[in-house]
Amino acid sequence: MASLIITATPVAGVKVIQRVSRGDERGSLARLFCQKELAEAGWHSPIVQINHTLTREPGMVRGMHFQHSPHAEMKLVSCIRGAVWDVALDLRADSTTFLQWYAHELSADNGCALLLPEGVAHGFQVLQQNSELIYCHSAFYTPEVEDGVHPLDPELAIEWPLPPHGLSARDQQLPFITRAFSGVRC
Ligand SMILES: Cc1cn([C@H]2C[C@H](O)[C@@H](COP(=O)(O)OP(=O)(O)O[C@H]3O[C@H](C)C(=O)[C@H](O)[C@H]3O)O2)c(=O)[nH]c1=O
Repeated sequence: MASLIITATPVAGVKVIQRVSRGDERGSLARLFCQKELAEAGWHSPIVQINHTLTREPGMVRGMHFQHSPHAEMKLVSCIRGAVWDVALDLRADSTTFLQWYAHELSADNGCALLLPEGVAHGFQVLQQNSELIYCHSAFYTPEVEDGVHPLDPELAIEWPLPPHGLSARDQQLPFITRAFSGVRC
């Protein structure tokens, strides 16, 4: 019996992963990751790092981050406390959905996660106080090839449910997409 239900999104390769919660009188059990089940969703490499973020205030935004090849990474982003508006932005030069974004509410209650292929930037906005995310990464954190685009870029027009605030100094300096941007290759 499946422990993860996979649903495609309008952005190529980005999937919503719904955790099946198995409850009893003590509480519940759900699986965060399964290589076998997520192979169907396109997860093709071992997890090499798992990160955890706590973001305190509703409205705070982190992103839009990605890593360049050869350290381009798949991410599985799961919310284990609170709720976030999770955004995937397709930066792949050869993608049919280049520069398109997709957002999904992830929460501890709805048990949803978002799977992002390599070349898709990730960001999120906190919807509830003290929201926590778990990230499974298929590539090691490599600052030399880390990059990003501005989450408030008017050309991308990403919809944020709340007035964005609390961007890090780094995120505030991220570039807007220009006409010269031809995408990333993974
Ligand atoms: C990602 C990462 C960061 N760091 C260090 C670098 C900084 O000193 C500090 C915070 O990093 P950063 O400001 O990049 O963290 P966020 O802004 O939360 O970015 C994260 O959230 C966005 C939305 C993502 O999708 C990325 O996976 C992730 O970068 O942790 C590490 O030491 N290891 C790591 O793996």
